[in-house]
Amino acid sequence: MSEPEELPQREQRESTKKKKKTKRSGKKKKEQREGEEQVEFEQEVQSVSECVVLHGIFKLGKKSHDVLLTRTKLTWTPIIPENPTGETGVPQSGEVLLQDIFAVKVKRRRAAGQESGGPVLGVALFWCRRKGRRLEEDTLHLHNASSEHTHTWYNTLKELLTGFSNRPTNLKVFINPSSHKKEAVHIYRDHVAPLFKMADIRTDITVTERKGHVLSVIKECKLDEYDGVVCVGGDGSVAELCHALVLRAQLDADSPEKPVRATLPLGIIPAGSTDVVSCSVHGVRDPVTAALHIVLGHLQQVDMCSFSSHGQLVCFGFSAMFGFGGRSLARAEKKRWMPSSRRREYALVKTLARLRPEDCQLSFLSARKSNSNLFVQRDKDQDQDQDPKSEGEESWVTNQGLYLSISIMSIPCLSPHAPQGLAPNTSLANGSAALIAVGNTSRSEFIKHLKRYSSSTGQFNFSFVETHAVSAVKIRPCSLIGCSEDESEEEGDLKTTPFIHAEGTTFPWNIDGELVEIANEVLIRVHPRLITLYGEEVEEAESSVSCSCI
Ligand SMILES: Nc1ncnc2c1ncn2[C@@H]1O[C@H](COP(=O)(O)OP(=O)(O)OP(=O)(O)O)[C@@H](O)[C@H]1O
Repeated sequence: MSEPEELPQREQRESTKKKKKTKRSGKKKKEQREGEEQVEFEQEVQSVSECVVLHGIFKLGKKSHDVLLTRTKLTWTPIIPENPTGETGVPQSGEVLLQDIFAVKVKRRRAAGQESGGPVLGVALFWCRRKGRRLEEDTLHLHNASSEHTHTWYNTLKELLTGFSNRPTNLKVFINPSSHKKEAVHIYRDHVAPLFKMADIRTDITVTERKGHVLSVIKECKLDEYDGVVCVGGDGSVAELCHALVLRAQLDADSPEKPVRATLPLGIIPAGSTDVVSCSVHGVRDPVTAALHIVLGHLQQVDMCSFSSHGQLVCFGFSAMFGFGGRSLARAEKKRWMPSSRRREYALVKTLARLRPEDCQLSFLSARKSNSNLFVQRDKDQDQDQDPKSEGEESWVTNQGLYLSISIMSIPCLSPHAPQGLAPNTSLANGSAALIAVGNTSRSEFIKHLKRYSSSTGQFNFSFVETHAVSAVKIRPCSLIGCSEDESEEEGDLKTTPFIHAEGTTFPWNIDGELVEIANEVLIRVHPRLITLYGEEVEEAESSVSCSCI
């Protein structure tokens, strides 16, 4: 290109550049202005919410205090009389946030047996104090004998508390009386019902009579009468209720194929033996903490999986284990007569003693880039075996081989045994699940891998363990005609001999702690934020136990 021609082009380019620069700086200024306006608006909102709504004098304990109520908190400062010596102590003031107050009552002096009336003493505020991951109930007594003063404060506080729209006023409660040590009814009656009553929550209770009872009630009941559902039980009961809520949403939306987000949030009062779902949203296995999360309306969206086989939905749930986890549960179920903790230890030890890999085809769809770097890198040798296939826009990765255990978990599965969870690198609502595939190895190496879950470090740093963030998984066990699993006590060379199955035999799966026998390929899909649970995301569970059996 000749020079005279190039010049006007260069000028044009430069003028375009200048225009872009001016446009960019204009855009920057606009953004800055908008940012400043946003800050001003937030400050205004803050100052409105910090405006004093009420100011009064109450006795806290024996001392008179200045009490201030704003839209967000209540603060108190002792009134210190003037000292002739001029010395003043440091006033012990305090505050409680309104978001932590779950009930307010008028206090009255009553004789024993008197049910109503009586002179006014003041107001009592019931609030929730945090101790680590635990929530505990506390009470603040504000004494003032003036009925008018007390009622003004009571009515104002009540009105402010109605502003927390996530708090339930009407709950459907399911209690599984057979969970774990059969204590669910007592746990509800002793620890939960009093808190619900205090918070003026109405409840409609069903004590379940059998497996499947929850589903039949949920299918029929008028859900729009409730603000939420509560499950008092173990992981099996929780999964059954979540499954029922999603199915009901699907039915209501007339969506036979596609899972539909459950309309009501679910609160979980732990009464099972491990309670990993409850632990994953509370950080502790504590009925009071669980009940306070419900009462205060702390909501957390949570991913779920659908499990299907041959195009038929098996169930919705949070976690599944194939191989070691499934076989161990199947063994435990055969010893139902044993106490549950002994049963589990027995099954674990026995399954370890007879450890054998499963021969199967494992396929998975990686979660989108944003979620996929959550895990440690795969072993390079294993990567070479991968065979990416296309299925529409989805690109499946398939491996065929021997696996000791395959787990798929859409939540971290925290428990006191594994404080950072069985799947520490996934979170409650990241739209993906953790796939943890443990290839064939020696028993001692496998035990080393299992043991590291309790210390939460390095459980995936083995060449035989691969982990991925996935949006779907397919597991197809290989059936070989002729033999079935040898249940004899003979060990032989178990560690290299895979389970050999007759065509049509079923495979034990551990889905949310429940034994499910499935004969064919299982397809697991992750459904982001399919359910809302009462609770919050927690990093680590309180750990109080250690497993002594391995
Ligand atoms: N009255 C009942 N009798 C027997 N089983 C019941 C009853 N009510 C519910 N079930 C079923 O019991 C199964 C297990 O319940 P759940 O998970 O609460 O107890 P668990 O197995 O002892 O606890 P975990 O799963 O923590 O070990 C669920 O699938 C549930 O459907």
